Amino acid sequence: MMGGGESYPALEASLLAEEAAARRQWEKTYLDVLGVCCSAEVALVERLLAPLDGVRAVAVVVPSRTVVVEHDPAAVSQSRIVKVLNGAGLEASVRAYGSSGFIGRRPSPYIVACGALLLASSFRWLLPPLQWLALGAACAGAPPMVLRGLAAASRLALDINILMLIAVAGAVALKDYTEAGVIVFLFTTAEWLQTLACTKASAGMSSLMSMIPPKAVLAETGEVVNVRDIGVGAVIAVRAGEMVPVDGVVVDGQSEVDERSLTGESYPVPKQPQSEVWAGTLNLDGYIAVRTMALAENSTVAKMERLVEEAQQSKSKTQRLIDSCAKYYTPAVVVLGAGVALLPPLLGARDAERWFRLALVLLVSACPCALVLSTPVATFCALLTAARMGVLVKGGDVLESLGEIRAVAFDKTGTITRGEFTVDMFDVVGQKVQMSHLLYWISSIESKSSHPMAAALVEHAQSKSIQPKPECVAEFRILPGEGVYGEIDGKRIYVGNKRVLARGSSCQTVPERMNGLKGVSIGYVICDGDLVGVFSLSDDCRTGAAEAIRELASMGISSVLLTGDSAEAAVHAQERLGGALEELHSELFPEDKVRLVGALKARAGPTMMVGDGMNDAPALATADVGVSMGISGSAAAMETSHATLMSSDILRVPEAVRLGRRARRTIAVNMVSSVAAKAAVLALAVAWRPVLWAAVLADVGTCLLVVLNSMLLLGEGRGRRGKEEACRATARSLEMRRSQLAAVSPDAATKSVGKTGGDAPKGCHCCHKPSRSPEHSVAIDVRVDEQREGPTAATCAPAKKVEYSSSCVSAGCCSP
Ligand SMILES: Nc1ncnc2c1ncn2[C@@H]1O[C@H](COP(=O)(O)OP(=O)(O)OP(=O)(O)O)[C@@H](O)[C@H]1O
Ligand SMILES: [Mg+2]
Ligand SMILES: [Zn+2]
Repeated sequence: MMGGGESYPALEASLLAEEAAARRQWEKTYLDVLGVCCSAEVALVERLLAPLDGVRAVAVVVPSRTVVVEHDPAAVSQSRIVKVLNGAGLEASVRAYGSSGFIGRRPSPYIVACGALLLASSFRWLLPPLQWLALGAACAGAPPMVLRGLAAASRLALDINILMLIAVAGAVALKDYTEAGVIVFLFTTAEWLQTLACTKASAGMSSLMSMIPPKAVLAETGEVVNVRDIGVGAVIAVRAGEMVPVDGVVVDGQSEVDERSLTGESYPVPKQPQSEVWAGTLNLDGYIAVRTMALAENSTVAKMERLVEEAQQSKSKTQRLIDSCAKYYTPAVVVLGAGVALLPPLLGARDAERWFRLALVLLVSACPCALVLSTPVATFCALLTAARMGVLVKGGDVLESLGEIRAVAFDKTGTITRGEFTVDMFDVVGQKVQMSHLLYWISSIESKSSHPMAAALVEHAQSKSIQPKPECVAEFRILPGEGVYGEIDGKRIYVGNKRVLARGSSCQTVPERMNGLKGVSIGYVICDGDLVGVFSLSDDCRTGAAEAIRELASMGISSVLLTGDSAEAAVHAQERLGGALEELHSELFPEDKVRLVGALKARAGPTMMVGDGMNDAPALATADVGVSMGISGSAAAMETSHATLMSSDILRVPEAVRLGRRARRTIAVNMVSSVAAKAAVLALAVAWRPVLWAAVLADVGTCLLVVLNSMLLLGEGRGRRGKEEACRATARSLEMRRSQLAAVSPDAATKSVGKTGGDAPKGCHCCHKPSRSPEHSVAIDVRVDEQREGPTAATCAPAKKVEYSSSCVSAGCCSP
């Protein structure tokens, strides 16, 4: 980056420091830190590492016991960081790149020694001096606890280690050595088991951590360069089996790419020139040259990674409440404990030992470990599951809101429908202009717009061998909810819906033949005040849209449609969905969408908005949960939304809501059971006899249960997908073969990519993959109701004839 090495004696110290900071190469180190248990250690870790020179940021992820340090390896090495942490007894180690943390970890020698001595001491009925071994057991297991306790105490923090040590000391003072040994053993073993349980979570986390290679190969020179130094527009080579290092567009070659890291589904996605590829996805089987579209640090996967990390650190409402109480809580408990131990004997109570034990039980039971863990572990697991199924949720709060959703507002174009328009009709009106001119003007203006309709119009012109020249467009404006305006060759041109007609033209008579058209979006072209062209566009419903809405309905959630498109187009979509939507609102401006979402919130309760376009962004922000569609959706929508569907699969919407509900339930169960366990032990102690080891068991046991219960969330949402994934995989490679076929004979390609028309839904009924060319599909005459099997089988409109792609039938996932 900068020319280092020279010295600048004339420069001021501050400048030097600035330059040093700029020269720094920041790197992220992931550490497994076993000693991180509650939020008490978070502050400890931060206070230990933050003051080190060369450390820029420290993040502690409690549930997976991971510490992420962003540092300059030249100033502070990994081993130094590990040493500092271990100095406080935190048992830190550097996680190897891509390794999955704690797998196969054995118990520490302290635990083994403690357990062995305790076992030996149990033979004291044979040989009474053996009871001293129990004391030995307590001492053998204690060192990590002591180290951590000391580190906490030196920062005036009272943590679980100190509470446990007080209990151990108390038991020793009562000459109950076995009890002391048992406490240490239970505590350390539970900690270890908890760590094992976290294995799964941390494995998931590292699979999420991008595996972007640090180097890339320039296609032209073959030079190997650092990914960070690649600018936008460079062409890099990606061979089979390699990760794509930067977001970009394929300029040469063909391949299949596994986008699992982004979409959560692993099946090969065919790529050819013009296809977009994303960093962190795996190039499976061919060579591709990629022109970069973003700097490495701005690639989608890097943004995603940052989001997931931030989400883990951002605390949810529930957690903030617990944390703010914890500050006053622990000192209060210590005072109370001292009172219970000292006051009754001072007031003349006879059984001083009993009161002392009761105080110890109180102290141990007061440890809020399980309660403190109840929210973050569950949130973490749920966020991880969400990310793995291709839903990027920006934080625990969003997750909690997801579970409360009562109504969903869907945008139409690009959300319910694919947003891949085909031009059905394109006509010149009047004698004023020629078709070729019209196409040239429109495509040039539209190539500046990112609306899905624009892409279709540009493509249409290109198919008529007319190349757009965006550089010839003098003035360009987007008219929200209407269309676009541009000046080209001195002409003032409007393209858009009938609002544009009212705006730009004096004559407002719509050509006769446009009136009878159903289910299409109609567009008008106005040139210098005259209507000169009309066109109609159509778009298909996304597969799974109807099913998603029905699933939401079965969960008691109502769905409405909010669209900027015409009423006819909205009604048509509703028909294709089999009337699943409860309300349709059409011809909306962006601010209308905001208003309607607000109204829905007031009427139905917590509301979700799902959308993809720029015109959806304000509504997404207004909703309780705004969900944006896909990595290829508009950037504005993705920025303002609270969650993003990476794979544009609308079925993820009900899945995400279900996950949110499960997470809320899990948190509630965690909190209730951790409080209940403590209450039970205290009641037992007061009513019968204070049993110290039972209190410890209840404490560490509930911690473990809370973790395990939260882990159940990790399995959520995967089962149903397995079968489908296999099916889609075969369908995908089918698609690939078809596109290869298309490359050989372009004629067949245009035919096979043509739009689906008619009433019968086309495509494999099982995997929703289009199977339009007859040689790839078999048509089977069955009634839809009879073969509908579970909620996965549904298309936009029910029909008699259902197609299966032949590969699916042979793969055995469709059973006609
Ligand atoms: N670039 C464009 N070219 C032609 N027509 C356009 C363009 N942009 C918008 N329009 C017209 O304006 C209408 C409203 O656009 P808007 O972006 O508000 O909604 P939409 O994206 O079509 O629908 P939805 O809100 O369901 O996503 C469109 O239906 C279309 O008729
Ligand atoms: Mg839209
Ligand atoms: Zn605890």
